[in-house]
Amino acid sequence: MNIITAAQTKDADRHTIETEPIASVDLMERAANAFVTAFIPLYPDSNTSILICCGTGNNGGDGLAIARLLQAHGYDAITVWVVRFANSERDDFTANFARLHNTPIRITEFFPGDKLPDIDQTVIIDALLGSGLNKPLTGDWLRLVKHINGVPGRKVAVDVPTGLRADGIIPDTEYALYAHDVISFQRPKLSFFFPESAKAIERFHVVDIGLDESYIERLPTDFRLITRDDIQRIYRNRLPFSHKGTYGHALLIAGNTRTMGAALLCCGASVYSGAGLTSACIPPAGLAALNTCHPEVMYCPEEDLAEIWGTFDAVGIGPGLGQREKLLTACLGYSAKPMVIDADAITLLAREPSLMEKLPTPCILTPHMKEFDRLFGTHSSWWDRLRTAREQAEARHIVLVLKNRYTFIVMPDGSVYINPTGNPAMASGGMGDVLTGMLTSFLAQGYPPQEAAILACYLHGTAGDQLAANGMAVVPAGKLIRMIPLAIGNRGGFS
Ligand SMILES: NC(=O)C1=CN([C@@H]2O[C@H](COP(=O)(O)OP(=O)(O)OC[C@H]3O[C@@H](n4cnc5c(N)ncnc54)[C@H](O)[C@@H]3O)[C@@H](O)[C@H]2O)[C@@H](O)CC1
Ligand SMILES: Nc1ncnc2c1ncn2[C@@H]1O[C@H](COP(=O)(O)OP(=O)(O)O)[C@@H](O)[C@H]1O
Ligand SMILES: [K+]
Repeated sequence: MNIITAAQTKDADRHTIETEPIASVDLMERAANAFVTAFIPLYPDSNTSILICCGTGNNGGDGLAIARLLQAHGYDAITVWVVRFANSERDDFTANFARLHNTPIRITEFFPGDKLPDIDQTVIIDALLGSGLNKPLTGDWLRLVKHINGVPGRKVAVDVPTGLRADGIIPDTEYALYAHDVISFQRPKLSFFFPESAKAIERFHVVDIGLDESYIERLPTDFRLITRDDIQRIYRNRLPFSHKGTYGHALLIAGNTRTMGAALLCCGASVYSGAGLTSACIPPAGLAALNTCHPEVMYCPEEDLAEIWGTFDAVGIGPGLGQREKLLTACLGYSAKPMVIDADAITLLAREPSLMEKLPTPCILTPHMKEFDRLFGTHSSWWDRLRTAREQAEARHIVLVLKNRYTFIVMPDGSVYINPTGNPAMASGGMGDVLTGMLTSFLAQGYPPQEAAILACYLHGTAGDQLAANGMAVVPAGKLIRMIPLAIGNRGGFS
């Protein structure tokens, strides 16, 4: 699914108005209806007192239409504030302002410098500014948003929280309204996927307002959101006459005295993700544990690596490896194989940059933020970090899996796939080791690195999401492994 910029959304808006055709005020009505349909299940009590704060642009026009539609749905404790801090108004705002006069809804207007009354409503709908934001909030706008943020009611933003840019860098210095819920039109905005948006968004929902989808999908963009459709398209069913040889041999090089568990987790994840065979190159001290936890996994002694390297279809190296630089150097010297490089192996690359020149093709690097900055230098924002990731992936022809709440998968052509699955119950040690096992397993099964990365990240997250939905407030990595086959069986979706 394409993620588009605010400017492209305007373009899709204009295109839909011209070609459907539909009057822009009717499109606004459709957007407001979609908002209301999503809002009602979130706040079903029609006695809820609601304040709707509207600017005089199209976002404000949406707010006025939402006020009227909610009132028609029986919400009868609605107050509207119209904030006239700008000296112009949009036509669709004007039309909806006129329509509101036929309802019993109370409207109060505010002008620059006006004192702002106390807010005691339970829900505050933010329709002040949307994707039209083009500069930081200052003056009366800033005062108003701070006033709203200071009251205890739940805030629900229309399309985008006021003050948050829809795309591009999100400077720390820019103030925004904090929305418990954002109900966003047609597409999530690119900024929603950046950790910096946490100051403005608790959770977001996306509603279809009927813009021309085929037009949007043709718009040029470097950003795509992975959906379940992608998983269904990419995943290959296991065939009737297939056997273990059909699904490849994964080798995991991992583990050390204090971090043997990392090796066990990635080996287990490889087995449960479907590799025909999984071998572990671990310190011998881990053998008893390996055979107890995952008897399916074979052992490959370090001294045999050079000799049997040719028998593996993919290699994952790094989880719990420790500072074993010689081992990594040796592996990068053997014949090129699809490889996943994670954790301690990334730290070793950072320490010995010449090794970066020896990465095989294809190769997937899976840094979290700290590992990424160790490798490529510190970054002051995620936007900058992502720019570096795109440059590096292109220059080195590698896939960079930049792990986070929304993991960015950066492809060798510089395009970025955003993974929406996963949840905070998964924020515990060993989760990345599981991802490495999954990636290596899919590479061993013959998936190209781009597809392996999409499958592994999405299914890793859905397995965790399903466990969280079953009531697990914390999802340990070992538990998640057992869920992978079901996540695959359901092709990434549980209903
Ligand atoms: N295709 C879509 O997605 C649709 C979008 N609609 C709505 O239209 C909104 C965009 O509307 P507009 O383009 O009118 O813009 P907004 O309503 O977001 O903003 C109004 C105007 O405020 C000014 N402004 C921007 N930043 C400011 C700041 N920091 N301080 C003071 N003034 C500032 C700008 O000149 C801007 O045009 C969307 O967020 C959405 O709510 C809907 O009406 C229907 C269709
Ligand atoms: N809050 C969260 N939401 C979604 N995914 C998460 C969250 N916390 C962690 N994860 C996922 O768990 C993994 C953690 O990886 P990493 O930090 O390398 O863990 P470890 O080093 O302990 O194995 C990543 O794939 C990340 O996307
Ligand atoms: K808004």
